[in-house]
Amino acid sequence: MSSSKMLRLILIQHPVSDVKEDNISHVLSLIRKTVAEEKRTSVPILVVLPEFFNCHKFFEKDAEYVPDGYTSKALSGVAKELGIYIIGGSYPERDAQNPKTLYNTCTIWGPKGELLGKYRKLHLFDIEVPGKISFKESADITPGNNFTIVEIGPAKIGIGICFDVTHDEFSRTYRNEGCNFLVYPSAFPLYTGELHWEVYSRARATDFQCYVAMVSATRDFSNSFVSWGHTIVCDPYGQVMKEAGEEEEIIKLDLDFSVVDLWREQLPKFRKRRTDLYECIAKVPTK
Ligand SMILES: O=C([O-])CC(=O)C(=O)O
Repeated sequence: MSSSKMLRLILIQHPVSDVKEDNISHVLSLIRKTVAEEKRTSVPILVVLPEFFNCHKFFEKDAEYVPDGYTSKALSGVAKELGIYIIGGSYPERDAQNPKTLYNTCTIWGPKGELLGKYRKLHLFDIEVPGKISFKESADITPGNNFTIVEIGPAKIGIGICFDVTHDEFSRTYRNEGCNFLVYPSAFPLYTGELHWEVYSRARATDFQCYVAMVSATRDFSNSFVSWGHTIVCDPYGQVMKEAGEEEEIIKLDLDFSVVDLWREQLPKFRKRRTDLYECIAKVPTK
């Protein structure tokens, strides 16, 4: 096992209250405490947070500019202080050119506190099942238009947010670009969580022979939006490596990316595609 193929992954499943500053300070203290327990080597440390990690899905009042807002500065600061990478879940971003336009945005930070990438959720979650669930993300949020790939040590990471995981062509695009890890900060409600959470994380890992992580907030019935919990990591064979419960929990794992290379050689499904018979898209992602 070569250390150049390794990544130390830390997924933070935490509660989200109504007070943004409290959420951020709690998350920062969890990051500091968890990273302090790590034995530091040359292996990069990547921390991943949930979708809407700093607020509930009340978009307007919590929206911020990126990278000049309060949350960006907090994430950048702690990444620099600890010399780690952070995939900063998501939070509502206010467009700098057009402040009425809001996005559901994931920011990615490097160990110098630098912004490595920004991803705006492409597929917005609208659902109407009478008597069960009613939610319309597209009422408040504008969809993004770009894919985002970041390279961290041996990991070539395709970023999506929550409902994006349900779109196979989306993840296929990242596979076409050579990604070996798909990361989806998420906030599934209980209804789709029960139906789809584990299925989609395993399906994406199986289809694309890559690691997959989906990170949720805790399940809290005192909130108006109740998240599924069950933060999960799957390996390139499609097996669940670790799954959290519903309370606050931190998952720590060492990912070995030589496993992806080996499995793709042993079962070369990507090379076996019948591109003569069906169309294979390959759009080049941009930041
Ligand atoms: O449940 C789903 O399929 C997706 C979802 O909650 C979201 O994107 O917010």
